[in-house]
Amino acid sequence: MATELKGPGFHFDVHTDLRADQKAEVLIEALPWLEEFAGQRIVVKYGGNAMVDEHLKQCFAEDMVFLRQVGIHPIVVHGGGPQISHMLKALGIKSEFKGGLRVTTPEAMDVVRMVLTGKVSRELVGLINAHGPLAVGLSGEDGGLFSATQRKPVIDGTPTDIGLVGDVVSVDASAVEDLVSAGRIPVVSSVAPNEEDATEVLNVNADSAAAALAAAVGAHKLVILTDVDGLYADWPDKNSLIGRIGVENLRDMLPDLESGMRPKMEACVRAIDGGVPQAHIIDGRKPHSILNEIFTSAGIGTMVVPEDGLEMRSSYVY
Ligand SMILES: Nc1ncnc2c1ncn2[C@@H]1O[C@H](COP(=O)(O)OP(=O)(O)O)[C@@H](O)[C@H]1O
Ligand SMILES: CC(=O)N[C@@H](CCC(=O)OP(=O)(O)O)C(=O)O
Repeated sequence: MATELKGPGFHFDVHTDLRADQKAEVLIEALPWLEEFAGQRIVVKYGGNAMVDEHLKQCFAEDMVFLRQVGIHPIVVHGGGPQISHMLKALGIKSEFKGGLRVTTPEAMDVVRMVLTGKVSRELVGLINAHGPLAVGLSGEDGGLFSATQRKPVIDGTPTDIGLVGDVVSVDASAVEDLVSAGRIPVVSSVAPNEEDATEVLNVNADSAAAALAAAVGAHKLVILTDVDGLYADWPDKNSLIGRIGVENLRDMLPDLESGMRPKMEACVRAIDGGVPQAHIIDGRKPHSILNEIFTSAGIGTMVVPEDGLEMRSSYVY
């Protein structure tokens, strides 16, 4: 049975059958992680498919505020793929994906920018700021944060033009650094000016934007919240969930990954190559999944690390 506890700015579901000593054990298990992560930056990518209901979004906001209040610096990069698709459909604009990326016409780009910066970002900022004036929304256009070049993914062996889709090629993180230094939580939307013509805006996959930002700010971790438990070696076999994978092992797997997971895992590779020590894929549909990942010894989901190796989640204890 679960009870709702309300505290200043928070509410938690507490299982009444958890004894006092067990509750203390949970808190104590978090101690080494609180020590390790104090003062560190953690980039959290919140995918559109994990924003499935209001309660989950509130839990996510609580988690960001929790991290901030225990001295960690969360930096949020959000997606919004399903929300963009919904709006494009409502407006009668055709939308398709190639190689996991949205084919983006100039007309679709206006909608992408409007939904990400005008809807999804506003909503997350509002949910975090229900706890205090912490979150500030910005897009890759603000303060020269991102600069991108047009991306032509290789599909069936051929580089393919998919319109106004970009890849982040440089990051000027000073706007994000200013916010972090002021104790704020940056909430970043993944649109970026074209480096060849800054008046043109490109649609950037949010996973890859998060990876570029994690590397640029020297994040201790990149955590990607999605709608599956992690990376499956043999998708959709549910017994094939990977617990830990080395970046080279993952690089070998990339060509065989299906769209959706492919940009996510490419992002993890990019983050590790950029010096981020760990990248995680976790299930954002489970309330407070990020706290379970950061503050428990077993963690959850799939962890990508620089060292070689592959361990399944079922046999994995660390
Ligand atoms: N090997 C795999 N392991 C896990 N999920 C996979 C795999 N291959 C494809 N998928 C699919 O990728 C999806 C996640 O990608 P996507 O829908 O783009 O998420 P998001 O909106 O969080 O960015 C999963 O729901 C799953 O259907
Ligand atoms: C180029 C490209 O595909 N951009 C994505 C940007 C949003 C995103 O990445 O959202 P999720 O994280 O929810 O998938 C799109 O248009 O859907």
